[in-house]
Amino acid sequence: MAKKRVHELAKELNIDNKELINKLTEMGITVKSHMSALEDKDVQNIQKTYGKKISQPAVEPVEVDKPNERGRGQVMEGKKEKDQFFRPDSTKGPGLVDRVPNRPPDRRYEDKAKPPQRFPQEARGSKPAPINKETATPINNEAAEQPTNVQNRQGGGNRPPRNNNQGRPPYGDRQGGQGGQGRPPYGGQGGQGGQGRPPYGGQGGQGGQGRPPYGGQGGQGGQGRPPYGGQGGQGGQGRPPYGGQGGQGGQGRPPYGGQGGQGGQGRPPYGGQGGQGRPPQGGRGPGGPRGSAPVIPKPPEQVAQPKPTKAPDKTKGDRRKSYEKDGKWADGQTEKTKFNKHRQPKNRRRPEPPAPAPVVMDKRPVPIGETVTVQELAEKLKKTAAEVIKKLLGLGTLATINQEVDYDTATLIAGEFGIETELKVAVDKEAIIMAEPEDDLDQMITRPPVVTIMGHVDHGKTSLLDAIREANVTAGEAGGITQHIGAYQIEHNGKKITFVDTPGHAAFTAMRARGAQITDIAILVVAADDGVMPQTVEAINHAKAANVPIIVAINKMDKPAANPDKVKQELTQHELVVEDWGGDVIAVPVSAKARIGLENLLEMILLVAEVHELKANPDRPARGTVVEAELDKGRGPVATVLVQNGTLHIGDTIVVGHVMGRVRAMIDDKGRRVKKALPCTPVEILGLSDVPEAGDILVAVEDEKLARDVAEKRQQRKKEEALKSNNKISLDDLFKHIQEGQIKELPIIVKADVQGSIEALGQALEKLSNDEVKVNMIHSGVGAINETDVMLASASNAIVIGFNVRPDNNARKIAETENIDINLYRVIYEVIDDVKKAMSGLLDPEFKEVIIGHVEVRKTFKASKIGTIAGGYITEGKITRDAGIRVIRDGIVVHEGKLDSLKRFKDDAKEVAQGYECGITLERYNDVQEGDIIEAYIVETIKRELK
Ligand SMILES: Nc1nc2c(ncn2[C@@H]2O[C@H](COP(=O)(O)OP(=O)(O)OP(=O)(O)O)[C@@H](O)[C@H]2O)c(=O)[nH]1
Repeated sequence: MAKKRVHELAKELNIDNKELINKLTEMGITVKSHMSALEDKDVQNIQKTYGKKISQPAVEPVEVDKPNERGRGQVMEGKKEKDQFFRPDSTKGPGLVDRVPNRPPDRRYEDKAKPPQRFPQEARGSKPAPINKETATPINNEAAEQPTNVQNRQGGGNRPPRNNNQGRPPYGDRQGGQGGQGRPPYGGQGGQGGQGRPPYGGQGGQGGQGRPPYGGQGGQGGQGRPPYGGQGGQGGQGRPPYGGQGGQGGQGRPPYGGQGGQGGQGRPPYGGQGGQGRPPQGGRGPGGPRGSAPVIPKPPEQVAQPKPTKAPDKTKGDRRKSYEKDGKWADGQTEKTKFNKHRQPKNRRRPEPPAPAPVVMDKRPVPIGETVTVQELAEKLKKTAAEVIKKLLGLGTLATINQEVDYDTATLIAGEFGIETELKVAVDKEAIIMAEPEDDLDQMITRPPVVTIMGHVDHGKTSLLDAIREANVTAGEAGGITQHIGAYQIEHNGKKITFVDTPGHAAFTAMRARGAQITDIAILVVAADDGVMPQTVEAINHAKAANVPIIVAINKMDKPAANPDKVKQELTQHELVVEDWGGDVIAVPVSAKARIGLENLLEMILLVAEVHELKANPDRPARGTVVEAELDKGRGPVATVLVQNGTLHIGDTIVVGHVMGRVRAMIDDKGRRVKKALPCTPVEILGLSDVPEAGDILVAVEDEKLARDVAEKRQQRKKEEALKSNNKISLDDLFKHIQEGQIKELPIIVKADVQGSIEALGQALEKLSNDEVKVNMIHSGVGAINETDVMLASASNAIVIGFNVRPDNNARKIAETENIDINLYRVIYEVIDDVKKAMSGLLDPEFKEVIIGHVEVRKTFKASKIGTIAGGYITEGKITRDAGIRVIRDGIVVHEGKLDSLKRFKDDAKEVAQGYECGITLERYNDVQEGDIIEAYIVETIKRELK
């Protein structure tokens, strides 16, 4: 005789399987499950124990469903009525689910024809389902394969169908559906875990993938039976600022509550929230990886969707209650629509249509800057630009390939492709190399002061500098011949002083201003016989602006007209009160010519330097300023640099403005080659790739690539700026301005021997601008005038100025053919005077030649009385009777003059248009030949604009 199984015995005894198993356990009989076979003696023992019960008929089936023996959370209103449907069906045989779940789905089947096969076969079958996982998985997959459900577009994301496989012994469904992928502002909600039976509850679904600002919410844990509650779902993966919320722990019985879901993966400032467990043991959901605040803020109000945060709080009882109350589901859907959405029995039989590929998140986030071009974004996402543009269109943004999108948009687009992003904070390489390292005070040494001499024209700046330098040389200082490199160092009483030798003309204000920036002390030269003059005041202002102490050198004291008191008095008007008069400004009477007071001046310089405790750290990479730069024919780009801090060595990689290089050689102010330059030493350096500009900062950089990157970036920026300015000065613009009688511009190209001259000229010429005519230096550079300069002048209708430079042969030829004026100067005043004249020329009536057409000479005829008649064809434009003409042979003008006659066949014509033939005779010119081009032009007069 076959052995009795637990469930058979339970049925026989009319008790619950569970109850029987408990009883068996109490009696020391170990059974694994309700399917376990029992020994005959055990059966008898049990039957004895339940002896009375055997004889009694099973009275109230409700006993079986005693609420207090079920999940506490399942107690709900209206339960008894529901149980009418849930009573055990004795006709179904052993092994059946003896109680269908506490939710109304069964009713929906009743509305229809209720074919028994509509229920999952396993749920009603005569055998216990051996592997619940197998039944659960396809449904879970189904849920996972529907991330693009229309609901995804809506707030609240997509909630996958509930798992119909409600728990069968021994296990509940292990896993709920996967949450749908949500769209802003919500992630999807995880599916609900299956309902479990002893010993395990189901596992909650995985939370949907969320978009900012919320991550998905984990699924609700399955409902468990003793001894374990279900496990909560995994929280959705969130985006900044919030991670997903972990699933809710399953509802358990003693001794264990359900295990909370795992918190969603969050971003700062909030991580995901862990799942919620049930007593007596709380949930164990871990929070997100970062952040702590477990609060998920309320969703924005404009999303009129069911609040996703409420969903997990709904118990099944709540739902049923809601359903029973008004015939609708809690989310407002009718029973029919709800079922139609989730149950598609026909589809089950049919082959599934190819589902869209599930969005798989790439685990490694793609680094994206604060802005990114569409092209770059496409490359980063490994998509085509067209795909990205299409997605952008989907977001309502019409973008071109080179258009920049911000990080948030890029993140949304990446999300569309299932790719995560992370904000890449752009590394400012320029800031890295320009950052001032903090100097260790112990390493600091006293450095020489850097002195700049400033003052009005002819007050004796150069003479004073020369006097100091010569005095130094004749004093037998080592080094011999001094070399003019824009700065030099002298030694006085064993202490060094560095002089920056900036030219004194007013036009060199810019250089002076820069000089003041690298200067520790400004020497203000004022001629004792002249007093404070406009440029003296300018110098005072520059020094004050640079916060540089001023020492006044009252020069030309040897002159009989010298009046130092007048100078001192005038200085007070500019807030410079000398010591004699109770102020703090040192004034030293000197004579550069007579070499008087020079020692005293140098001592004062050293005194002021001492007071200011000038220090530098020689043990760090060099930093300095370009004082002067030029292109030397033999040596290439040469820059005079004043090293201000650190030490510059031969072989150092340097960035100087937009130029990079490696120090190949260094020459000091005495013309000696040196291997290193200490702080405040002026040196000429060789090894640069281009000529830097005066005032550029030199930085020694250890990383050569970094140096190159920064230099390239600066070059690019320079080019862009040059392009911008060129755009402003196009021929069209100029012509338009002239035509409209608006502002006039005089574009100028300046080439000079040294950068300093260019700056000086630029400043001086700009000052000539007035309301009517604006001088615009569209291009400048160091070196000879070349072909490119002339072409630019031609294109921009500019004039070319060469200062101490000559045009090369090519440039000279092109200038001739292009009719470009090249003006060469050796004196700065002359440049300014000439430009003034040019500007006045603009005021005179101006004649402008306009070419109106070209005639190709195809045949020539000789007529004794008339001369040579040219039979021509108008290839371009037209020719008029009164036009001026040029005869061009092989690109060269062979004659310029007027028409004598213009005929069309035998008739005189006023004008002949393109595509027609004509006969032409020229005034006093008979040497027209076949193949010549006759260029016709008229001269237009442009009225003077200025009064
Ligand atoms: N008598 C006398 N003449 C001086 C003295 N210093 C300079 N000079 C003269 O003043 C004139 C101008 O001198 P510079 O040294 O060229 O003056 P600067 O200020 O450098 O002039 P710019 O470079 O044009 O600004 C020259 O003729 C000098 O000889 C001086 O101490 N005494």
